Amino acid sequence: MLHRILRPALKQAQLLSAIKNKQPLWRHETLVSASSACDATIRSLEDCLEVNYGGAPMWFDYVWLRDHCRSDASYNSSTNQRNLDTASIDLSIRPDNTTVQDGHLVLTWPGGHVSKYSLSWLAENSYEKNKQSTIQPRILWNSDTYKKANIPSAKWKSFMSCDDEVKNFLQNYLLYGIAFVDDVPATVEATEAVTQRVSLIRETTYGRMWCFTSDFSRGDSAYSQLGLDRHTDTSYFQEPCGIQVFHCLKHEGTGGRTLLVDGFYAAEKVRQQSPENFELLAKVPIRHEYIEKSENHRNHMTGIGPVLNVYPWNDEMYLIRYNNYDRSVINIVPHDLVRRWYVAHRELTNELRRPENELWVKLTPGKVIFIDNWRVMHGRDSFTGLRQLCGCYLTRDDVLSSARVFGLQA
Ligand SMILES: C[N+](C)(C)CCCC[C@H](N)C(=O)O
Ligand SMILES: O=C(O)CCC(=O)C(=O)O
Ligand SMILES: [Fe+2]
Repeated sequence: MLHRILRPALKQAQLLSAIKNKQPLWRHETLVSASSACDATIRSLEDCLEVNYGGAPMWFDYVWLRDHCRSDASYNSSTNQRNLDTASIDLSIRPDNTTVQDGHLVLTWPGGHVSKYSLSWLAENSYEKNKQSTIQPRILWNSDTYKKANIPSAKWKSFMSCDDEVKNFLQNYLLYGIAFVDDVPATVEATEAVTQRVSLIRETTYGRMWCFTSDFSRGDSAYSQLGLDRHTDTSYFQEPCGIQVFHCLKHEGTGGRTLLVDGFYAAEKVRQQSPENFELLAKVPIRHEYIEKSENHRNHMTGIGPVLNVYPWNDEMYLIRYNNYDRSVINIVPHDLVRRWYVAHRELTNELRRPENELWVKLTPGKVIFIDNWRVMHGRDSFTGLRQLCGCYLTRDDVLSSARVFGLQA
């Protein structure tokens, strides 16, 4: 057996950037032992196990392996819950014996506990397999590319009776951030029934299922005939509503078309043109606020976060919080940064306002739209006459859960 010195290839501060840039975090200097099987080769290195399977090496940390033991004592395979107390694992643990048998890696730990992992499960869950993948695959669009994609709307009858129709609908929704169901009876009840095929409804201060018209029943400008610039809703919640559903039950008048803009498409343009502006929008905290003091409603909501929210490990965008109406006082940002933030915000706004990025649709009775409120902005033309919209917000986790149940990546 050879001795090996493990040296960190990187300083602690460089770890995160290495994760982002997919660099190896450690250097493996010498081989400790090797064994082989028909379908896999394994090498026990000082700090991790190297598994060569399916043509490429994968590296598994020993504590990770013990923690992910799939035996009944360590893990409940019907609920996917861990039985093992991770804090009981010796952080310098190493297996006494490692072999490959019948497509499984078999490890015997000090004390005699045996862990078995199928090689395909290991490959599926290796860092090497997953490091390039995005959490949520998407197709970013502008008006032209969305129209050219010719995405069919789901149809009420099959949507209510056929799971495949819901699955296709959800796949489109995940990829584009918008999806339609047509031929829905123009009632609140039918709209509710449609949403319940995919999710739970998120009750908010606006109610569960809401129905609104330009009657100023609430202070918000949505309850008027005014045009509304593109925005995301409930930016003043710490967790903005995941999905917005609209169904126009009636409109006797002119105007009132719905505007849709893919916020991620615009933000990616900013990222390409001026990474420093993208970074400001992703870091500077902005508060949004909603205050209502009427006889029937007393609310004071706030949510703080950057306009662009990205996962820190891969810079993938997952939430855009953009609502110029509901943006609150900026008072926790120094003045020089404020100026730079306004420049960045202007660039994003210019991208969001490019006519070629605007998808206009006239919502008519029967057409229900689902909008990813973490990604796609909505707005509307001013209008005349009686216009009645109903809809609701959905809980994001439940929509995504439905999608996963259908086998979709969400
Ligand atoms: C959809 N519904 C009419 C119920 C509420 C409208 C909320 C509008 C608010 N300015 C926001 O952007 O969150
Ligand atoms: O009236 C509309 O079409 C949409 C208004 C709006 O932005 C909202 O209700 O969130
Ligand atoms: Fe809105």
